[in-house]
Amino acid sequence: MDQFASLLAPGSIGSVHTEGPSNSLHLPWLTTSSVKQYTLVFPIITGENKICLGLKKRGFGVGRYNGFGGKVEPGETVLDAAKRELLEEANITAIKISSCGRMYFAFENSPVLMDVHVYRIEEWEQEPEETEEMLPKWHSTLPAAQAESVFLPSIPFDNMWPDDELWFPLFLAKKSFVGRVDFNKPVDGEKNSKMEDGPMRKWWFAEASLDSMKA
Ligand SMILES: Nc1[nH]c(=O)nc2c1ncn2[C@H]1C[C@H](O)[C@@H](COP(=O)(O)OP(=O)(O)OP(=O)(O)O)O1
Repeated sequence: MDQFASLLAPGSIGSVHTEGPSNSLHLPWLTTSSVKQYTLVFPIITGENKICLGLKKRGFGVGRYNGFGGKVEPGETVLDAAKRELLEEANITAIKISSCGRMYFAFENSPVLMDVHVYRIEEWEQEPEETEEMLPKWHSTLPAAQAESVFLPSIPFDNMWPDDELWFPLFLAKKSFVGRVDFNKPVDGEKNSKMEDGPMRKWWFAEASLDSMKA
């Protein structure tokens, strides 16, 4: 039995923001046998409508823009892992950091459910710097036409994980959110394809209090 069954039903937590695609709602969620904790942190300057995204230079999700984060190490709290990864990947030290989302990702043919804790930071020390793993770049949270006027690129959803476009509206509106995305394996015949290249099989995201998610 999937020990994460309570997360399988959209609407079990909070009010559903999006679920889909409509032609796959009947498909079962993927079954997983273990869960691994991850962090994902986004530096944001709210008053200036700016967000720092990092271009992943290696490993899982290479070539995509994302927040900064990674696996929680044994013996570490999730918050400590979030701060450590931020320092390792962007060379900044978090001062004001807050929890804002929890997302679960499953991949066809992988037994592991990724449990990703999402944070925003609004105060930090040092400026984001390129590291071995990430190339940080500031983006505007405004729509493209307005972003141009402040000489920043808008959020590059075409060059991010496909699910980001689904939950970013909640994240940018400072609403806490919970959700799950299952990915099918990559389409047959694609050369050198990796697990993370597969298309989204089904998903849901809800606006929800993270207190209901303490685990
Ligand atoms: N579908 C998805 N959408 C998204 O926005 N972020 C995702 C995602 N799937 C995974 N992530 C994030 C979570 C986490 O921050 C990161 C994956 O972590 P990594 O594999 O880079 O971990 P580590 O930095 O610990 O890895 P190594 O140092 O290479 O072992 O990708």
